[in-house]
Amino acid sequence: MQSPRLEIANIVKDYGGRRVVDDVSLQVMPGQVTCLLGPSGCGKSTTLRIIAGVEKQDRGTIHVDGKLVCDTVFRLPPEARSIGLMFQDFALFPHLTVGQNVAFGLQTRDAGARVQALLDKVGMTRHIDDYPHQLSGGEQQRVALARALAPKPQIMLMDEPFSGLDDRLRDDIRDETLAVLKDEGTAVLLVTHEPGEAMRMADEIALMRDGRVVQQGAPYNIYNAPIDRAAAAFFSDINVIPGVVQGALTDTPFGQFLAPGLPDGTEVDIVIRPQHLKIDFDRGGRGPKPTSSEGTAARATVARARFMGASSLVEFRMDYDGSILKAVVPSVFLPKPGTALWLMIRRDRCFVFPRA
Ligand SMILES: Nc1ncnc2c1ncn2[C@@H]1O[C@H](COP(=O)(O)OP(=O)(O)OP(=O)(O)O)[C@@H](O)[C@H]1O
Repeated sequence: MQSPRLEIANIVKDYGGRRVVDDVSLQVMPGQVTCLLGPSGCGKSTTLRIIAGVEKQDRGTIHVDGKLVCDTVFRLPPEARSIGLMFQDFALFPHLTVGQNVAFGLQTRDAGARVQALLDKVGMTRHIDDYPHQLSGGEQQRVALARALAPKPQIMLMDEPFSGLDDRLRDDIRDETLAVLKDEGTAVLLVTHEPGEAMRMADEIALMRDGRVVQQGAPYNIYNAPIDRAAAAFFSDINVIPGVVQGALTDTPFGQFLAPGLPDGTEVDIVIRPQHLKIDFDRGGRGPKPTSSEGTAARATVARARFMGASSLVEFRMDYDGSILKAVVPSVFLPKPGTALWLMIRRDRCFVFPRA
């Protein structure tokens, strides 16, 4: 079993009597990318600044490769932590060339070779003698990555590093950055408020809310087994069917759902992602209730259909109770309002949460 490269335990930070980081514990394994994901103001950047050493925690410990970096008594200064930093407003030194920027923190005799190798990796070799103002935003970002990696940090902390880039460029730079980081074997802690970015970059996601890590796991698990309604809603639009538990079951348009362990009378939300509602195209809403491996069925009529580009969003009015459920269908599917169809849902794709 590998030991974590970075381990933070029970970190607490208050500002003016308000708890901003509330007992946060995290591990990042060597060569892995962990994303600290959460809405604005939830304490992500503060956590990162504490790890970097530019902010002091009120409680908790930080270890790198098993060695204590800081607790509330002992503190290694930021420059002694073997931690690289990359922030959105990274500033390259304007009076230094690309090559000099990357070499800046290097005192070794083979600095030239290291600079060359890194510029190769980020595809910026031909710009080695250019100055930052001669580069595009994406090119500057590549140089900033090379500069941060030059001293071979054991850990890279990145705070919304791609948010200054436009959409198309951002996807490319993300993928390239990930490839370089993996190649270097660096452990990465990346802060972002964008679920899409976290899903794309992370081996592990730590979902943060109000200063706490509320759920941690691989992107697939966090997406498919969210801990509560808010965690589900953070990753996609959701449908919510309200229900009340009776005999460990609750009624829905799709029949009864299990609500294990919840006492009678508990109000619950049944959460369904729109992409998990399947349409039974074959039957066109006719005939008796279909039974299939696709799950359980309910009949509905189309209320509205909109083309979204890669997919279509269809709103259905459920025969059962007149409620509206949204389905996302790949490609083009734009049935007329009033069209009757059978909808299918797999029970294991639905989440039942007690109402908050
Ligand atoms: N130096 C400070 N003094 C007082 N309050 C602060 C300080 N730094 C941050 N805060 C507060 O702590 C809370 C968490 O801030 P933080 O920057 O860690 O959040 P975040 O999740 O990174 O948000 P964002 O994505 O907007 O940067 C915010 O309410 C912020 O106003």
